[in-house]
Amino acid sequence: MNQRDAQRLLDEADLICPADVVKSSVERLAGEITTKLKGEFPVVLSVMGGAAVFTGHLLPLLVFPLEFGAIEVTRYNNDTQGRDIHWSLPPRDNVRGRVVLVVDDILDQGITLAAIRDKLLEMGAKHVWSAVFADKALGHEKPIAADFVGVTVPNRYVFGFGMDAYGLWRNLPAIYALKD
Ligand SMILES: O=P(O)(O)OC[C@H]1O[C@H](OP(=O)(O)OP(=O)(O)O)[C@H](O)[C@@H]1O
Ligand SMILES: Nc1nc2[nH]cnc2c(=O)[nH]1
Repeated sequence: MNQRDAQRLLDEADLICPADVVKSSVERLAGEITTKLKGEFPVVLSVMGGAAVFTGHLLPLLVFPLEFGAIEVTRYNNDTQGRDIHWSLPPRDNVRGRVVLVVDDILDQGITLAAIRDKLLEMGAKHVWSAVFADKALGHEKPIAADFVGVTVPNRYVFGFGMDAYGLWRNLPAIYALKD
């Protein structure tokens, strides 16, 4: 996609969550996570690459001992349709016997987060918590619910604050939905 088409994508999109709401939601989430996990010395795993921006804002607000790492699993591969799970950076053995907090940008069908939870439990994690910035309102049950949720977004393809539209616009401070 060229620069003009990328700009048009944003110009035609609908604003779903402005930047000030994104910021206050991250702060609220940090408070909720701190209340639950401050005494647990958790392993915090950020799901690359969508969660990079959310994690970068969240982590400095978690002022308690934790061990940080990244995992990489993709299902959408810069497309708007999810396919099979592909692990490019699986969890390390340091999760065995530990409380783990998985940080991801969005819970959509829940297939990615459920697969991450199952893998961590299989690897011996003591408890798996999850924080997602956006929870998409699908109108039906998902295979997993997140323990900490920033905002609920409508059942549309959203982007910004780490989430991509065809690989672009992860850098936006607000969340938008692609034109239908
Ligand atoms: O609930 P699901 O329907 O499984 O979708 C959610 C997943 O989709 C996105 O990842 P994606 O595969 O797009 O990779 P990315 O993080 O590189 O954007 C997002 O980061 C979640 O991990
Ligand atoms: N960027 C982005 N990634 C997703 N992964 C699953 N759903 C979405 C979505 O709505 N937007």
